[in-house]
This record gives sequence, C-alpha cells and structure tokens, in this order.
Amino acid sequence: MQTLVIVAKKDNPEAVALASRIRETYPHLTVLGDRSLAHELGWPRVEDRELAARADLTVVLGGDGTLIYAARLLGGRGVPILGVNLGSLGFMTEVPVEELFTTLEEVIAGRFQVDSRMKLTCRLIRGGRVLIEDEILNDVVINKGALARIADHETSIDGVPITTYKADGVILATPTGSTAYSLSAGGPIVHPSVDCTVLSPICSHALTQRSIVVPADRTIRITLRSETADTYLTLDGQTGHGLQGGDCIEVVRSANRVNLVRNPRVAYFSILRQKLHWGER
Ligand SMILES: NC(=O)c1ccc[n+]([C@@H]2O[C@H](COP(=O)([O-])OP(=O)(O)OC[C@H]3O[C@@H](n4cnc5c(N)ncnc54)[C@H](O)[C@@H]3O)[C@@H](O)[C@H]2O)c1
Ligand SMILES: Nc1ncnc2c1ncn2[C@@H]1O[C@H](COP(=O)(O)OP(=O)(O)OP(=O)(O)O)[C@@H](O)[C@H]1O
Repeated sequence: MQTLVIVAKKDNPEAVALASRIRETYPHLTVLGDRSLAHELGWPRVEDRELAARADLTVVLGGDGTLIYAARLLGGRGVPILGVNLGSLGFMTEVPVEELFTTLEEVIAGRFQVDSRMKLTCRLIRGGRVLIEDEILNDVVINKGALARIADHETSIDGVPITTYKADGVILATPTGSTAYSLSAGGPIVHPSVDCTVLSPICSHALTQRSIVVPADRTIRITLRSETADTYLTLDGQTGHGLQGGDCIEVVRSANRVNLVRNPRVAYFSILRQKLHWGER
C-alpha cells in the first residue's frame, strides 16, 4: 500500500484534525486529501481523477453521505473504503473514531476483509439519447415537487410491462440503499450480500402496488407518462436533474462494485439492531 486518500466531511473540524493525525502517523505513505480537505490543511491539490487513479485505500471521515460522496468520487476501481463514523447514523461508516488507528494498522498490514457492494448504472434517456449516465451506491429516486400532480410511471423489466405506478415517485434501490429512502417508503431490508434491485413506489395511489425485489441482472425501465414540469431524478441523494414527460430512466447492475472494509467487531445485524432501535437481541 502506497497511497491513502482521505475524504473528510466538509466543514467538520474533527474530521480535519483526524486527517492531519493520519498523515503524521504514516510518514512512509503518500496521504492525499479530497479537494476541500487539501484546501483546509494546505496539502497539495490533486484533481479528483488523479485521486481516483492513485488511491490504494480510501479513508472516509464522516457520515453515510460522505461515504456515498467518496464512492462516487473514486469511481470504478473498487479501491477499499474504510468508513469512520463522524455522522449521526453510520450504516456504512462502520468504524467508530476510537477504533480508527487500530483498524488502520490492520488494513495497512493487509489484514482485512471487504464487503463487496453492488452498484447500479442509471441512464436518463430523452428522445432516444442518453443524457446522463451515472453509477449509484444507494438509490435512484424519481420524485415530484411539492405542487406537482401525481405522475404515471410506466414500468417494465427486460421489456415486459409490470405496471404503471400512479404515485408521487419511484425509488430504485440497491441492497445497500434498501435501508435508506426505500425503507421509509415501505420497502424491504435486503442483506447486502444479495444482489438485487428494489423497486418501491412512493405513496402509490393503488394500495396493492408494493415494493418488488428484482434480480440484479434485469433491466428496469421507467417512462414518465405524464406531462409534469416539476419532477426530478435524484441520484444517491447527491445530484438532481429535472425530468420531462416521455423521459425514460433505465437501471441495470453496474460492472463495478464498492468494497467497504469490514469492521470485524461489527455484524450487519448488530448495526440494524442499533440503528433501527430493535432493542437487545
Ligand atoms: N425519507 C427518507 O428516508 C429519505 C429522503 C431523502 C433521501 N433519503 C436518503 O438519503 C440518502 C443520501 O444520504 P445523505 O447522508 O447524503 O443525505 P442526508 O444527509 O439527507 O441523509 C439522509 C439519512 O439517510 C441515512 N442513510 C444514507 N444512506 C443510508 C443507507 N444506505 N442505509 C441507511 N441509512 C442511510 C443517512 O445516515 C442520513 O441519516 C439517499 O440515497 C436517500 O436514500 C432518505
Ligand atoms: N469532502 C466532501 N466534499 C464534498 N461534499 C461532501 C464532503 N463530505 C460530505 N459532503 C456532503 O455533505 C453531506 C453531509 O455529509 P454526511 O451525510 O456525511 O453528514 P451527516 O449528515 O452528519 O451524516 P449522516 O449522513 O450519517 O447523518 C453529504 O451528503 C455529502 O454530499
């Protein structure tokens, strides 16, 4: 391991201080920071693309949002990501701050396992042209603005019509994202070792239209059938795009995955028990 890239939660002094300590502790490693961290600490500024190309390990100091940001920033190489929780929930940032340095020692020595998480590739197709193509760790959300009318979402799997959701929107979640927005919309919790896509309508007009779990190798297409001026596509809660009637959102499993460094002291279900307040065993 030569190059460690730190992505720190923006405007968070604890994250900045920890990043600085990491660099002091490992002088034999090249330690680089994301754009805002490098600016904060006066480290050399390295372009995102170069960070993505050089990283052997990424350390995320922040919450789930920072981890999603890091996964998007570092793209497709599957570089291990060690998530240290400075946020409120920490579903994906498994390592508490107190265990940061003991865990880093193990990881730098090569003694670690990763949890390989599926990603989705999402395309926004308008008039037969791909306007946007992006990779997703959590979810693809089609949603309406506050005053927009309920929309028709014509949905197919591998070209076979499923239904037209008359709903506020539709969420397409990965197993990782199943515990985020999709769960709030009534979707199932999917263990991250299962590869699938969860299709969840948001406030569907028809009460019988529930979440569907779709095998990961299928292509899901949703075409907006209403002329809505106020409907949006949100990717991982990070980027938003305005949608028009006739737009098609296509989702398939990505060839790339996100490799999260596992905290050997924490099991997936213990995270759920704690974060979802299920009580003791
Ligand atoms: N009503 C809702 O539940 C709702 C609404 C909008 C967005 N979201 C979620 O927020 C995500 C983006 O997260 P953010 O932190 O950048 O935005 P944010 O700061 O608005 O956080 C939303 C919350 O979702 C949690 N979260 C994020 N990913 C999660 C996951 N995989 N499992 C469990 N909880 C998770 C975060 O810890 C945070 O508490 C989106 O992908 C979407 O799923 C949820
Ligand atoms: N280094 C960064 N550069 C740019 N944007 C960032 C950076 N770190 C975090 N963000 C953005 O800030 C948002 C908030 O971060 P994050 O979700 O980690 O904090 P939090 O809300 O305290 O934690 P949690 O999501 O666990 O509640 C993220 O959605 C992300 O888009």
